Amino acid sequence: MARRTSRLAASATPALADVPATHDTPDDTMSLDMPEQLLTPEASRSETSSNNENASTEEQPAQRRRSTRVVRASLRATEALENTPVKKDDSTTLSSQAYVDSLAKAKRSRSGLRHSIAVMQSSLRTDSALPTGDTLIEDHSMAPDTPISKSSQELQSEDLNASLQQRTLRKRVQKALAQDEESATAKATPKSDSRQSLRRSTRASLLSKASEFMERANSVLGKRSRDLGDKSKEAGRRASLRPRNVAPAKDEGPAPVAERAAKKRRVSESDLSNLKSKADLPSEEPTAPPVIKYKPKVWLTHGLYSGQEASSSPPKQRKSKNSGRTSLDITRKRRHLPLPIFGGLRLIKTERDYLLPFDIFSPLPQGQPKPDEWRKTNKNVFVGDAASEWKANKKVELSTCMCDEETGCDENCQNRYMFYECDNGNCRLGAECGNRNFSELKNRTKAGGKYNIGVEVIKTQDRGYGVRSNRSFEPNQIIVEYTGEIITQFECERRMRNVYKNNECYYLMYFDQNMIIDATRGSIARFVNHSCQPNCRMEKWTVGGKPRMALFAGDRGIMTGDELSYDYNFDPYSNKNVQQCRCGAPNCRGILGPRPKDKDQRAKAEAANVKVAKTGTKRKRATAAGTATAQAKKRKLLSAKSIKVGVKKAVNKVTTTRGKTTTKKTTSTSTARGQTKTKIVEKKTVKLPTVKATSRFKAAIRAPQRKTASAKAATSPARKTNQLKRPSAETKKRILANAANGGRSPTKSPAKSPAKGKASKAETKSPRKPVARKAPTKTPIKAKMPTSKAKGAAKSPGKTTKDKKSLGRGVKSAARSVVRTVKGATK
Ligand SMILES: C[S@@+](CC[C@H](N)C(=O)[O-])C[C@H]1O[C@@H](n2cnc3c(N)ncnc32)[C@H](O)[C@@H]1O
Repeated sequence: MARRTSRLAASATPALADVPATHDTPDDTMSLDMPEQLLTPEASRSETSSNNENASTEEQPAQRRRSTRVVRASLRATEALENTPVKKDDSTTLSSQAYVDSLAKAKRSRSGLRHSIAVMQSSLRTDSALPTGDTLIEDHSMAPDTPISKSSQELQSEDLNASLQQRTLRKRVQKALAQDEESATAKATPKSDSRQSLRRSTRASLLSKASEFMERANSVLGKRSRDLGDKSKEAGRRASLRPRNVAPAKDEGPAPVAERAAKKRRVSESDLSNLKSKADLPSEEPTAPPVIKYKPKVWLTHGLYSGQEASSSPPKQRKSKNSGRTSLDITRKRRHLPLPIFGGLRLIKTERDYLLPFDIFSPLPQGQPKPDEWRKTNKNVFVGDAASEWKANKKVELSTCMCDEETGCDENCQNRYMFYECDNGNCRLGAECGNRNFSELKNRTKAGGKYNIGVEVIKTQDRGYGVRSNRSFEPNQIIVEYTGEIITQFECERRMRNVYKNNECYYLMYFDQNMIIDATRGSIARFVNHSCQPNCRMEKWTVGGKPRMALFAGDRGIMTGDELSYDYNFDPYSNKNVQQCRCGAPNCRGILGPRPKDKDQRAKAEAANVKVAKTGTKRKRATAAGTATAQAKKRKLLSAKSIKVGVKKAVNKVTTTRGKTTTKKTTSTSTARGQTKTKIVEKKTVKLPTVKATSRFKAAIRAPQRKTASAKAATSPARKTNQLKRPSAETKKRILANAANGGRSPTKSPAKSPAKGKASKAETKSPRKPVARKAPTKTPIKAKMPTSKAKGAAKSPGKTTKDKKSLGRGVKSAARSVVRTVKGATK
């Protein structure tokens, strides 16, 4: 290897030609004696452990290492030539000579190892003094200190020699070029700047090389890439991050340049696509627009505004016979909430109250306790004799609706007026019909869910449970049906006596045909409380021939969260059962029920409505009166005791007598809309004691039945007139005597009452029996107040035995009392 180095050096450096010939022989000898060391595992191992100087004493690695170090050691000879660069070039030759000399010495020496160590030490001492221009060579020579294999060391030494040779060549070329340039510039410039110009020319050559490389790179990139690359370099951020020194290193060959160009091309292409899209270059392919996927908006289906229709027309009913489809239609219609702005505008237009939707989705607090004892049923169930006693309403058959498509079944609909619901049997309008409330309710509740049902139980502060709305309701819209067990009055009394005797709340309501709805087991409507200023009303409708009760929204509608209430118009019958009202309305009556004066007003209104109903006047005309009567109809039975006591009282009145009296009860039904229907709903037969009365007595009793106001009729004027056609002489005398006294009766003044006045007229006509004449004047008065007097008349033996008429009066008054009690109970 050393030989090769020497040979290479000899061939490469012309300076070697100046070397004396005396060195040739030892060189040849050396070349023959150089041992060839092959790499074996042992050698490798030893080489690895050779770092430890104590570990190995073999010569071969030492020799090989020496061969490396010798070069360095030989450089010591160049110390003297440091200052002259020209001589420095000769150091290579000198070092070769020193190397040869050292080898010869080593050969001559028996202990070559010691010698080589000494050479190494000496070379280490001289390392620091080596010129900077050879630092690279020195670094290479220090490399064997690391644990490497022999082969790598050999390669390194070969590389070292090759690089040395290259450097030498390059230097020579540069020197030649510099000399050419120097000669060229020397002609143009003064000689004093020759050295400086040499340096500049060297730099200039470097710059020229760099520009050469750049040109090559640009030619690879192409024109456009070059331009864009330059632009992107100026503008792009990435370009600014790239190293600004574009000039390649001296040692860079064409391969690294190409690599860099490729890198640059990649960056340029990405930038190019952006620039292309900006410049809309026609030659480029159109890029597909980016697809942005938005998350679909989840609309609220229920909340504060749920239930508010967008149109002001009444909600449409079934569109087809398929109820399933109808319910779907309804849910589909209410799929999205109206936007508050439009809903608000509509609310303002219709002047309805509304809340700002700060909690639009769920304005109601959760977790309301449910009553444990409540057994629910959403249908009316006939219990006991009620089913057999029930008679279907034949009037429904006649309730054919005469409305047309234009008007629909609006307020003028005859069926609506009569509280008959239209159906496909009695109305041809179908979906256009607006008088199918219960059908709408059925479809709505069939859809299910809290918001379709629309009501829920709440616990009030001081009135037990109550009901509130989960949604809004239009004015007059049906809310919930009042259902329960349909029982007879007898069954009602039995329950009141036995089952509900300890109850505080009763859920009884007069229904129809003297039947009662007991909602103890019933719908949620039973929890609706009373209010003196209600927002709902209870109405009875005939649907398919059967009566049904339901709660309807009032004239102002219902908003989400409102507590529902209606006027019980409660008649407690007894002061014991009077309950304090806690509705909190400004016009609160203080008790659950009408005030006494309201009762009188209601009685008058009833009478007025009877006339209105007979003439067929529309409901609206008698709204106020109708409201009162409707309230009267929706009366609740508060206590069984009151009924019981009333019946007992009536029965006690006639304990001493026996007989049968048949009475008729007229009831009037009406609602807030003003319609009133009056009909005889009951023929109540009360067992009364048999009274052995003559036809005269009977006639005396019957007279006030026909017309109580005219006492003269009680005396049966026709007959009496017939009887008194010819007054007796006594009568004549008395009349004359009276006339002589100024027309005054000797016993009683006829001016005390109009009845008496009338009686006095009769007296004048029938002077035969004055007592009898007086009796009819009292009878109607007593009949009007059939209380203690009648009872006393019936019980008092003195009176009854004295006069059979008084007994008859007592029986009559007792019978009336019973009827009133029963009437009250049915109400
Ligand atoms: C049909 S229940 C109504 C539901 C009842 N709050 C409950 O807890 O079951 C009727 C009873 O409720 C009470 N009530 C209803 N409205 C009232 C009011 N405005 N003031 C006081 N109590 C009332 C009375 O005790 C009445 O007898």
